[in-house]
Amino acid sequence: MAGLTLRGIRKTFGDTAVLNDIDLDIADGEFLTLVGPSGCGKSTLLRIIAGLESQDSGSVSIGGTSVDHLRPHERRIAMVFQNYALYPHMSVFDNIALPLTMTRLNLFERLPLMRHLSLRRRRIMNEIAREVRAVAEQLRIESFFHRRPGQLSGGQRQRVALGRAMVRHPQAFLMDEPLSNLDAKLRVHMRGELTELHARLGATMIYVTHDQIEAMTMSDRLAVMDHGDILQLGTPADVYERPATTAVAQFIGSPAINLFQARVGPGGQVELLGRTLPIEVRNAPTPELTVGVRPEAMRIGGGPCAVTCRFRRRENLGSECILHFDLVASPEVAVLCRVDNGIPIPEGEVPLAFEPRDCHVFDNNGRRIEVESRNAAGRDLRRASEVR
Ligand SMILES: Nc1ncnc2c1ncn2[C@@H]1O[C@H](COP(=O)(O)OP(=O)(O)OP(=O)(O)O)[C@@H](O)[C@H]1O
Repeated sequence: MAGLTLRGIRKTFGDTAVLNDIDLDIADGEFLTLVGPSGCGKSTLLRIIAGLESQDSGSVSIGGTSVDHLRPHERRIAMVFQNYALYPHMSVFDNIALPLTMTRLNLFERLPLMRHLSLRRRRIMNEIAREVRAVAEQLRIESFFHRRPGQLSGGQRQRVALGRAMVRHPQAFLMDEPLSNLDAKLRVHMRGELTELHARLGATMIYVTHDQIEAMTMSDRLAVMDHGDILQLGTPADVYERPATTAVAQFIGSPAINLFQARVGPGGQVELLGRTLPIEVRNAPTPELTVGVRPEAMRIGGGPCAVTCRFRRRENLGSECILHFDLVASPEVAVLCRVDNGIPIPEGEVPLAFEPRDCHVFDNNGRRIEVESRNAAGRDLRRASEVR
């Protein structure tokens, strides 16, 4: 396996800039996910790494060596697609063995006629069968060897596609939304299988998804992309706990973060809907701010940090529920609160409170500002990030 380095990758299609100077280092053995809304350039970046698309400028290195001049099959990386890309007329065994037969057998040895005539072919095919069996064992697909892809479930087909990638012992795996054709239950199951496979193989994996739960649960690090830029690169915990911009805060976390318009008061205190919160900001470029609070950090009740809301409806998630409110001061602003299902359903107007340390503050360009917070009695001024 190998690490990858991308430097200054730019790509335009016609007049549309799709990737703007992307720099990215992916460590050997890392599971890195490119995540972001549809059309943000994730698949294009993956295809450039694979050599299926060429960049306008910039370079891709694998294991410290530039691969810009190499064709896709020479880069020794395996790509797993959303539609599996299996050959429907071939058995599972033949689909997995294909990359090996194509490289190890010559043109004549691949002819059906040669099957029984060439001793060399028989020896190579025995070796290939051993390798295919070893991979199939890891993926638990040996029992389907003689079936065709059409006789398999979506999850089984995805495992065959993985097997075909694994037999090549690639330097890295590139995966483009590999689970998006599966139903919800199977997707959860395959998420676990891929995570275990990554741990077992110690493989470098670059994974593309627009599903933030996949990104959060599987990755060592995420690169959150939008409009051809990487907005934030970090561990799932970093990105969730310290989103760099409002766009990242809105994209990561489910349901999406609540955002409120706020201002900086004369002493640096944050003022939200006429209330001075026990948090301060320094160096805010303009008085206008946005305060973000995640639905799971809000609770029904009053406190020094609170907003008054009117209850609208409840969404049942089983053990938890999401309560939907309108902000009384601006009814067009929806406020969500994620709570245990057992709590009594509120009626009419209620205060929703949150802790100072759960406030994410952004400037009027949507960039994160570090905040200082103090407890309700006004003591213990510390950086909010250290309070966690
Ligand atoms: N061959 C192409 N010719 C012209 N435009 C393209 C081409 N391929 C991609 N694009 C455009 O480039 C942008 C980025 O596409 P890309 O497929 O990389 O996005 P994505 O983030 O992977 O989206 P999704 O999650 O929907 O797959 C889109 O606006 C897309 O329409």
